[in-house]
Amino acid sequence: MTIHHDLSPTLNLIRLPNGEGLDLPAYESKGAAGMDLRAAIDEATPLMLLPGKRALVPTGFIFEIPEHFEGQVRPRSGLAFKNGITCLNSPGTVDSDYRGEVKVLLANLGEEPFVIERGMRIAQMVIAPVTQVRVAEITEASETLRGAGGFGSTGV
Ligand SMILES: O=c1ccn([C@H]2C[C@H](O)[C@@H](COP(=O)(O)OP(=O)(O)OP(=O)(O)O)O2)c(=O)[nH]1
Ligand SMILES: [Mg+2]
Repeated sequence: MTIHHDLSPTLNLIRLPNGEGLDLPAYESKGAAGMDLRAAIDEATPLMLLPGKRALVPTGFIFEIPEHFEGQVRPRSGLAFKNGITCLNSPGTVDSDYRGEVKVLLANLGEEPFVIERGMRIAQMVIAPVTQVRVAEITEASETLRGAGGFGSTGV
């Protein structure tokens, strides 16, 4: 499913040779936050991810993330729930100036081996706005009610 809003920024994609024939990353429902990413691995060589192991899985595309945005690579909840498959670095960060192939760092936290086939939807990418701040070093932090309380200081 393709969704366009007049005000949506454009995401330019470059298809790499290993992405030949794959569906473009797409929003799978009208209100989907993320576009699903597919495994651009060799058709003849499915990837067997053993329990406790990780693999960097190519998507077959270079993403030209618009300036002032990032791409967040996130797990699919179905794969996580059913098979224990997650993104080890979740959410993965794709910078707007990155011009390499987007890859998904999958990890198998389940108890069974998981086989990844070419074209399988392995993760999703959310395009989110980013604010870069100016960094200033100061000598005293402003006072607040919370102060230094954290990590459960307000109770359960
Ligand atoms: O799930 C991910 C995470 C990152 N990247 C690519 C795009 C991103 O712009 C680049 C660097 O990612 P990050 O900054 O998280 O990694 P790093 O270890 O800090 O590497 P670098 O020193 O290249 O910034 O790697 C992916 O393709 N998939
Ligand atoms: Mg970095």
